[in-house]
Amino acid sequence: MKKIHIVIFGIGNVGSTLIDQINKAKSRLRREQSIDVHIPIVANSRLVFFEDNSMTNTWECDFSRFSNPYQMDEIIQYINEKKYDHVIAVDATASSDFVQHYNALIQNGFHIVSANKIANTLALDFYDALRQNLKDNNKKFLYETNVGAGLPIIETVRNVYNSGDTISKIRGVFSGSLSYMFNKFSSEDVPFSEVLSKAEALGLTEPDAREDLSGNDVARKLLILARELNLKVEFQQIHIESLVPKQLNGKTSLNQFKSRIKELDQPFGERKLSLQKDQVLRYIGELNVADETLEVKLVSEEKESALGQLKGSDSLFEIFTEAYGDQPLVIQGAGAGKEVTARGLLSDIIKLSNQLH
Ligand SMILES: NC(=O)C1=CN([C@@H]2O[C@H](COP(=O)(O)OP(=O)(O)OC[C@H]3O[C@@H](n4cnc5c(N)ncnc54)[C@H](O)[C@@H]3O)[C@@H](O)[C@H]2O)C=CC1
Ligand SMILES: N[C@@H](CC=O)C(=O)O
Repeated sequence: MKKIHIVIFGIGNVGSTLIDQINKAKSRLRREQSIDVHIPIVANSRLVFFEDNSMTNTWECDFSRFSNPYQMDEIIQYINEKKYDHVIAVDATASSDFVQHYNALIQNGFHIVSANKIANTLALDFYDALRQNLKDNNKKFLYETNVGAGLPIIETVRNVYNSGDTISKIRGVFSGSLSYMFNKFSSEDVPFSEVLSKAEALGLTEPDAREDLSGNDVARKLLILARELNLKVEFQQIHIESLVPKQLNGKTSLNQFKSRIKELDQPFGERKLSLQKDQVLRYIGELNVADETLEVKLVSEEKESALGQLKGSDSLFEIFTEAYGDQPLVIQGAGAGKEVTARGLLSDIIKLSNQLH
């Protein structure tokens, strides 16, 4: 039996769903894969709970009663003292501060599984140094959920690339939340602010939905795929059409933005009015490999086209390669949501566990 200790950072939509999924999968994993998964530590942005304090309540109850403020050093020290064989830090935050701890975690024996896209989209210096650190310490970093949530996008792109096929273009609807919003907004008579609130309530958006609306989240996914193809590109090179009106941009606090989302209704209403009868709005990403251009924009699509027909929070990725010719390899399915994303993290945890000896 291989014992895997998992430290979970971030217990919002995705992190808390992951804990529930692990708890449900535990006995099957022991029985079928000889993997014994254990969660000794759970943390959010301010508080940590160590299992030694457990009163065997539900984890939520233990966390709310026995958690304390923490510094990362305490967590690292706790893990070091336990001398566990295999430890995985799961990053289910959207924090740019948290990724600054990755290198220390790796040097202290942690593998990393992450839903957070930040570490893979900082400057190339950071990106390359992280990979060197992983190599030097013989540690793994899995992040399939960075693109397409639970969909197997990164692995597929990597497999195609490693097989020697030439990828010329990747194009599609990369954002599950924006897919949901534009599907609903294009087909129903509802103000945009209402569909945005619904997407937030469903846990489809980033913690700050402006990360989706500004195009940053889609741009990050494009950049992650570009770097998988060994392109040395930086975030600043991406052409992004932001959908956040100037008066609601990053200089406004998140709470101010939330109280003013009705200001989105007019610009989006006008954009909808400009559509022809058989068109819908779609927010797309496009990576052209040969000329290394990355573009994120809102387009009008024919309802009957592949992108126009998308439903719910579906994402769609078209991967154009030499071998596939004019008909791209297509991957479609829910591109956001806590259940599918947590499943993707669990799948990475199991994949990683199977590689450990
Ligand atoms: N919701 C979705 O459909 C998908 C989400 N993701 C990614 O998953 C991550 C989490 O998303 P959600 O669960 O929806 O967000 P959320 O806002 O519901 O939860 C975020 C959690 O992170 C914690 N946190 C923030 N800073 C922290 C820090 N420095 N240390 C420890 N914990 C910290 C917060 O306290 C909170 O518990 C994000 O990076 C998002 O991009 C990826 C694919 C799909
Ligand atoms: N906010 C993101 C969540 C997954 O990365 C999206 O909408 O796609």
